[in-house]
Amino acid sequence: MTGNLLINVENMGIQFGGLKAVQGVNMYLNRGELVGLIGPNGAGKTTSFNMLTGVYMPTEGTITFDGIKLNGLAPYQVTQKGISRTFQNIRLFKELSVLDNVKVANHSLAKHSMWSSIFRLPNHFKGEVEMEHQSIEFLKIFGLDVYRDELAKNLPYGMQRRLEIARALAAKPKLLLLDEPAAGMNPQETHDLMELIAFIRKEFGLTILLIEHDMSLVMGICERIYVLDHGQLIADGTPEEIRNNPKVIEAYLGEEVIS
Ligand SMILES: Nc1ncnc2c1ncn2[C@@H]1O[C@H](COP(=O)(O)OP(=O)(O)OP(=O)(O)O)[C@@H](O)[C@H]1O
Repeated sequence: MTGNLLINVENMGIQFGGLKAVQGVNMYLNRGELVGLIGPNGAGKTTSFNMLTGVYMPTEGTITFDGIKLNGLAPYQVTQKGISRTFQNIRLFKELSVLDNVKVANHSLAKHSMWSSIFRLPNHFKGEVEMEHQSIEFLKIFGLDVYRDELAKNLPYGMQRRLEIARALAAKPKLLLLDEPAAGMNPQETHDLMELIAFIRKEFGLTILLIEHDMSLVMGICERIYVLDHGQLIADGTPEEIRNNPKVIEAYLGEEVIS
């Protein structure tokens, strides 16, 4: 039993050659929390996501997820344990249809076995039908079902961002990591996205860690926020506490206004 604690990061750090890109990071997320990770450009946010998802192996510290140590696991193993992510630069299968993008993610969890697929046993068809049904349900939630047969590359930008989240969700994660989901969106799209994130959190009982430069989004939906600067955590607290924290204001001076 791991109680309410879903992920616990202790003293996490990584060094690239002589550069300590991230060091001494302690953070945790309780089940069901929606937490922000902010910081100026180059602060180490995406590098932290890369460590949490097995893309980079931390050179120091431990990451414990749902009672299991994640250090040393490959990205696909981390996904199987229940962590999914989206990327700062959208990564979709551009030449596949919208529906197939979601089905691919769903496939890793398929209940039917390799043998039933190879020999096309009844279980294979049952599994395929179930998966297609589930994938379409995901698309509906994201307002993407009207585009289901469209190639991913032909979707409007804001919809591609949504599809990335739908795909991450199709892997049925316990923890969803969103890397700048509102990047490049207009204010209306950002507002709709905020509502969608709040909705999926509730609907799927998800825990979410969100990197985002759009402060209105972060401050508007996160319960707690961690702030990184030059690879180190300089603050954590409620949006109100973060907004008034002198260290945070200083880190952001000349970058953007925290409003
Ligand atoms: N593979 C790598 N090799 C060398 N340095 C790296 C590598 N990955 C990241 N870094 C460095 O680590 C630091 C943190 O980068 P990171 O991309 O995590 O910042 P960030 O907070 O996500 O920034 P942004 O908001 O601009 O996306 C930067 O100095 C970056 O150049």
